[in-house]
Amino acid sequence: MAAEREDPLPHLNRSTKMIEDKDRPGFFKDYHRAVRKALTNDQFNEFSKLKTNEDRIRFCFNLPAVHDIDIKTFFKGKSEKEALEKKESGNRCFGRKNNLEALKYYSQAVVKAPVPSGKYWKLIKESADPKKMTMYAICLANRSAALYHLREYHYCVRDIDEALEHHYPKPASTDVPECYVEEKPVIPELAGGRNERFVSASKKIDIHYDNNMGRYAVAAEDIEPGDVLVTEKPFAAILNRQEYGNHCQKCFKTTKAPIPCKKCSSVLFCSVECRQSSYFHTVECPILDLLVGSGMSINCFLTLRLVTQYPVSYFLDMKEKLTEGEDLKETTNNKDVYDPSDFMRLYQLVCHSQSRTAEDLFHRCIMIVFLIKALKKTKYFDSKGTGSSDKISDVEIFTGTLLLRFLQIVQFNAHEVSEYILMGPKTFDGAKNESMGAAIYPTLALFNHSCHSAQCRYFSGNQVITKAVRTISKGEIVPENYGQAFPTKVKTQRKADLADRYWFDCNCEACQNDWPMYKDMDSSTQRFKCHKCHGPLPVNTDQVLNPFIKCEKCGEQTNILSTLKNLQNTEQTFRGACKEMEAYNLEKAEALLIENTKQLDACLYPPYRDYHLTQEAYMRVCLCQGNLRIKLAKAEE
Ligand SMILES: C[S@@+](CC[C@H](N)C(=O)[O-])C[C@H]1O[C@@H](n2cnc3c(N)ncnc32)[C@H](O)[C@@H]1O
Repeated sequence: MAAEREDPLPHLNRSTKMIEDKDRPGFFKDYHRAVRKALTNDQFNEFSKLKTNEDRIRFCFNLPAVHDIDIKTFFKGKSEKEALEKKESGNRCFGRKNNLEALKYYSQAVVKAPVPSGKYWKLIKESADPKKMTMYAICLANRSAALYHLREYHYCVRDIDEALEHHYPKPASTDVPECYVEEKPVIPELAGGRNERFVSASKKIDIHYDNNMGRYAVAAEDIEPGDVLVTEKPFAAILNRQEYGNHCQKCFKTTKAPIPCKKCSSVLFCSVECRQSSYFHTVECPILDLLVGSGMSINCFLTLRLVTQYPVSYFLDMKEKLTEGEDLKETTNNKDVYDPSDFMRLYQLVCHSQSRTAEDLFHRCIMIVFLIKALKKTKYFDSKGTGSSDKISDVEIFTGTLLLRFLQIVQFNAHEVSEYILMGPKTFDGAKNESMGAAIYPTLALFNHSCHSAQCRYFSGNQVITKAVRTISKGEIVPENYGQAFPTKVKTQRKADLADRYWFDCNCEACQNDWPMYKDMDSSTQRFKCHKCHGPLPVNTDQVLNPFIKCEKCGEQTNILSTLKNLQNTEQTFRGACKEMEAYNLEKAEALLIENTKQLDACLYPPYRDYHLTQEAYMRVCLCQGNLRIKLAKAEE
């Protein structure tokens, strides 16, 4: 018996993290290993020499081992029986006037009830016989009654409409009180107005380019703390699997009375409109549980969504324009409007294709082969596919080529979408920011990273909003933070994580000057600002005898007594802000924290504790202005 070849995959950690979900492993891992193991050295060398994504996909699809997998549609369907059981549980709660519990069961019944469609549906509509009311309509009608008693009139009316639409007999009079308008996070105005070119950004932002850093944002005017810098809808967004039952698949809003997919019982929508405009789900529906079972990462889901949200004809119409190279300079050379819904903007996000190893590309290609095989089981390719699982048409190859590029783009440009969880109404105690999905924002993706945060992000549904958390002077870089902040992580670890995930060596001011972490900040040594040139004046405030400090840069003396007095005021302002936060007066807290940051920015250079406490508090206040969920203690539920 020939000795088994050595496992060729021990060094795949980084790539694996991006492609496979480390918390929920699935069958893809074994599939990839098996295909890789079956590859001879000569075949791998041949793959390494391929120059285009198209050739790579074609090569991988022709490997016999990739077809040693049986791809079947696999999703959670409807069940009249389960719907009936849930509805009856709901009825019992409703009878006991426990409307909240009834709502929960009725919602489960609505999701499980088959939604009539096609020929059967037409027959019911024509016969208009109340005895043939569908289970779906009955469950909706029952839920509307619970919603009515919960004074959720907006949802109540909506359920009645949907029940009527699905053959519930019209009542003699719809005795429904005035509509209740749901409170939604407000999208604030951009600071200084909308940028004429980068339409999702404020006028205070410009985008520059250089060979080392690619594109990055710069302050076109002075930016103040609290300025709204970006408000942007995603080009594509994907919910975490665990959130399918809590949020709308399309817009990520939470809903008390979800509208289900007409075919499966896995996903929910907040409204009939969101369901109708989710073309992607009509494609993904039959393979959703298959994809989940594969253990692919959220990045791979997002990659697939970039394709499934449009019919294949949308991409074919642009085929001529889609060259494989990367042209980052184009964004600054070309002065056309940067519209984040323009596919070409998405297509030109950074993917570092030239720096990839053959192993990385091979791993990605096998994921794409799997995705194409899964898409072949849906209506996506229709007559443009081969209809056979081990043959591939030109349109399928083209789609695979796009997917391979998207998988690389997603690695560097996706943002986590989050919601802020309060552990009780109007209290910050124990509050935490939790991930609910991922999205691509083509304008925000142009911002480079600094470990010293300059803006905070929060979300309304899946729309992102960013606000400045410190003063940024005209001409300075306006950075984003890629999840590596200096107050909470040591430099070596931050740099290693950024290099691993985003492929650059961070040289921000916090890294260059090795700023201490929050726990190590020494409050006695401060860097004051020279009143003339603003250069730093390092002072040990415990030992200062003479308040006149000479600037090493310009030679001017600065009297730091007035600064020390201002700093005392900022302590008071901060305490005031904390009191407003305790009382959950968000507007007042925000105003005080902005005021405090401005004062501190005028006096001292970071890093120091008060500054970061102020920024931290301000970020928490901002998070409350976006997606917010209140978790009640079990006894209160
Ligand atoms: C989300 S993109 C940012 C925009 C990107 N510069 C571009 O031109 O599209 C992330 C990529 O930008 C680059 N980048 C981000 N922050 C950087 C920094 N501080 N220094 C150098 N390069 C950075 C890295 O190449 C990283 O993979």
